[in-house]
Amino acid sequence: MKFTLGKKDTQTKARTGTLITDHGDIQTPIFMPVGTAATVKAVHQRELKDDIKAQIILGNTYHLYLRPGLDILEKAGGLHKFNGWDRPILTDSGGYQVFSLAGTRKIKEEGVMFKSHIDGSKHEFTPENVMDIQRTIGADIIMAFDECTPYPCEYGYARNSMELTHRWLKRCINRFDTTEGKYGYSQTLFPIVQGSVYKDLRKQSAEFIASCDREGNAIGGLSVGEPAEMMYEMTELVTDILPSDKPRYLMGVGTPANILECIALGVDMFDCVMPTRNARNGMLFTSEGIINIRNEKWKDDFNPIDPAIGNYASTFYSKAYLRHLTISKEILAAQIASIHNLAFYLWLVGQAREHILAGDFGVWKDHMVKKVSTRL
Ligand SMILES: CNc1nc2c(CC[C@H]3O[C@H](OC)[C@H](OC)[C@@H](OC)[C@@H]3OC)c3nc(N)[nH]c(=O)c3cc2[nH]1
Repeated sequence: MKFTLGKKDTQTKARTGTLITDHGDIQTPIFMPVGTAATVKAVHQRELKDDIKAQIILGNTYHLYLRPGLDILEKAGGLHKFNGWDRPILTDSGGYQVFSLAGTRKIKEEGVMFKSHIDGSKHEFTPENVMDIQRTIGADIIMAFDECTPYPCEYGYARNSMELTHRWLKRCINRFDTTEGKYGYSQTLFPIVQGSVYKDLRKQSAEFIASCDREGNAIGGLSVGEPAEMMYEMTELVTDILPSDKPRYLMGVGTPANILECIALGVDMFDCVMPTRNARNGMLFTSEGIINIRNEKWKDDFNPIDPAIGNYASTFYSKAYLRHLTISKEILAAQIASIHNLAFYLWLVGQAREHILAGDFGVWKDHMVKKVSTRL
């Protein structure tokens, strides 16, 4: 994988870039739709490509390992062949999911024991086997096995956890660098900065991750309940240390406003479940602000959902119609709202890229942060 920097903004730390992978190029800043169990919920691959203009989607090691399982994925020739998404894929390493889904807190030096949330079967993730698992899934970008520290957590816990994550990273690198991809294309490993919300730990972790000199770097341990100001402070501290010629991925972020603020702090890649999860609850992000489509006020609003972002679903369907579908719990509601929200997120980062190139990102960002946060 290669990353070429494009234009650096003069008023902020925002920049454009291009990530070149064996499954295609990614223009940054970029938002990556979450595709947990080999699917971006309620959305066809064709819609992801043509309507949403997604350039890279996520997969989830924890979920895919449990179901459909590695044997099926390997027989299929990897995740790209299995779900038919032939563009880039990134998978998380499973640590976060084990902590959040399987409710496991049994963390040892060796790795993490957990019970499947599906059938209660016992499993263990170690730095070594999650590298092998992600080799088999076949994502273009794979994440190191780490512990995402909860918020809040004691300084001592954060320090010990960060040091464990660093020891696990060395084991991930040793395993990854001594194994090959299984399907004839290259994969790359991103390490993850931890350190919770403690400045000295964040600095130490960012310096250690930078010293590993990998092709891209992730910022973890944020968007876990801390105040946004704290997220921004830790993000800025870390992006000032991570190498500027490598892509920076801020995990689990965030609202449209969070994403714009963090692009201004030098972040290139984002993922978040909000556009898809909130869509299923009738919460729409639009270029004019946030809409709760269940609200009575949209009952006879026959205007399109959001024609400004120029995709099919947001232009063809009215607010009144989507409200009707949503309160009627129609399947089509989840489909339209998911396509719209994801198209909005891709439109927003695309606009950010255009304004960085045009040289007016700072002013545009301040205006848009207010607009996208307005409750309509
Ligand atoms: C929300 N705030 C949030 N999410 C963090 C994720 C998970 C990202 C993950 O978040 C969902 O899994 C639960 C998504 O599935 C629903 C995954 O997409 C497949 C996504 O994988 C990249 C983190 N992952 C790791 N490995 N390390 C982290 O420190 C970390 C921090 C996060 N903050």
